[in-house]
Amino acid sequence: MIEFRNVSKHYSADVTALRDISLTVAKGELVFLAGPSGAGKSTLMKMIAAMERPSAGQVIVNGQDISRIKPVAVPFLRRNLGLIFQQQRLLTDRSVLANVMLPLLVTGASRHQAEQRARAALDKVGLAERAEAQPLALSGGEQQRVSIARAIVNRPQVILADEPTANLDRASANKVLDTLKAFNAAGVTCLISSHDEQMLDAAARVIHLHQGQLEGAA
Ligand SMILES: Nc1ncnc2c1ncn2[C@@H]1O[C@H](COP(=O)(O)OP(=O)(O)OP(=O)(O)O)[C@@H](O)[C@H]1O
Repeated sequence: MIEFRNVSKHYSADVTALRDISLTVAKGELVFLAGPSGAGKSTLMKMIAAMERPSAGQVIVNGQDISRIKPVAVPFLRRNLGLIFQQQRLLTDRSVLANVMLPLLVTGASRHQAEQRARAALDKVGLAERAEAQPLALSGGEQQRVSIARAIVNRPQVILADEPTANLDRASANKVLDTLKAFNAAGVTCLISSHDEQMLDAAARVIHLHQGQLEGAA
């Protein structure tokens, strides 16, 4: 489903974020991407969503080589991906429900349909009761679960979650991870990054990145 073939990324002559990465993530897998700050986790995730291009090598998503994807094809690629990135914060000037409806409205759903599906997504992350709340009235963990609802509302095949538990206390972090795992159990491929070794699930596959390189076999 996701394959990296000898992928390197140089942001500049002296900044190499990834070096010769080869790995495969199968459909339905739950994979943790671990490594200290600066190891290249975000860069690796961004490449799957064509937010960054490899300097060398190929990135294959769903059989398509996206290393040189045309800009016009990027929205089609992203339609199959649920993205939970730190840069994509919730909009604080509208309700939780409106935030989750947004991806549906931009892809042409009617308001009625968008609202129904957004409410169902909020129900899945355990926040049906908070639909009318403003995002800032929610705890950090709840806000992160709203981000998950927004990411899955288009029913993506893959969830990419970059540090979804950063800045959360252990109990909230576990709840966020449990929510992601529930989607994985329902068949969604999940790639979750964390610099916090304690957040890694002993039962799941863990890929360790260090200074842009894989540690051990992937
Ligand atoms: N847009 C960019 N331009 C230049 N350098 C970048 C850019 N993005 C990342 N880098 C550099 O690439 C390296 C890897 O960064 P990346 O964000 O992928 O690591 P990370 O493991 O996700 O770290 P963090 O957990 O701190 O986000 C770092 O040295 C970083 O400074």
